[in-house]
Amino acid sequence: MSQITDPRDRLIVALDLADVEAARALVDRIGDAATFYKIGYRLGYNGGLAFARELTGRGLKVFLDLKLHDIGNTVEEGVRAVAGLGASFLTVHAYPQTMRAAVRGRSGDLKILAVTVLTSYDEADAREAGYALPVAEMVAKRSGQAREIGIDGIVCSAAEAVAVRGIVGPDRLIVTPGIRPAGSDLGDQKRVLTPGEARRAGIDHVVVGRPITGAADPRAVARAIVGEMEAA
Ligand SMILES: O=C(O)c1cc(=O)[nH]c(=O)n1[C@@H]1O[C@H](COP(=O)(O)O)[C@@H](O)[C@H]1O
Repeated sequence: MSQITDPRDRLIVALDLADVEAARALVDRIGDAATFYKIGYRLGYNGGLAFARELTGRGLKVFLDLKLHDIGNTVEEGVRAVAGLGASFLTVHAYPQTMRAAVRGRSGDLKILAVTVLTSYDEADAREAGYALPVAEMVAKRSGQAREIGIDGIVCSAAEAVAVRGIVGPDRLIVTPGIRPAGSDLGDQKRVLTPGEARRAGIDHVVVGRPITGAADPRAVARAIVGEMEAA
């Protein structure tokens, strides 16, 4: 578990927006209610990588969610290229070859997070994709492999966080999307917990997108999520 002193750092706001103008406007509206932003490939392929530098230049933290997965050489060199952007976190899919390559390419302060089983997958989705193991076992297996390989953190559902903590120990990060404040729309997420439940399960960071990006008052929702985790 990381030493997080500012409770706002536990919330990572997913900037899943069409362009940099919309992302900048949202960051400005949220103001000091959030300190950590995720840039995925929707924004990343549309100016988001330069925007990552803008955010770090403003003293904000950035998670680049590029979910790399390719042959080892391509992943290694890709991670090396990303390492210069000043981001705190980068995602790769939790396949052993991919994770080993990412660790070879890692440098500086960039932490590599391994995405175990996407939070939009339930058992039926996993079977359809050809996974023989139940989701929880797949998450556990990949978390163990990530630990052996030296990955910095795990992306999973908060529903698996207690089990994952037992596997990866206290020093690696557990980062959980699939988070919904009570009563909010699940969208395509299937393995879902509230911010408070996630915190009690021992996560380091939650990732929240649409409940904030689609809110009438995104700043208020961000503050409420941070407050709910602090109180948990
Ligand atoms: O790697 C991720 O960030 C990720 C992994 C995962 O298993 N599930 C998941 O939802 N995510 C990302 O987390 C964010 C969740 O967004 P919302 O469902 O809108 O809160 C999206 O940007 C997803 O791409």
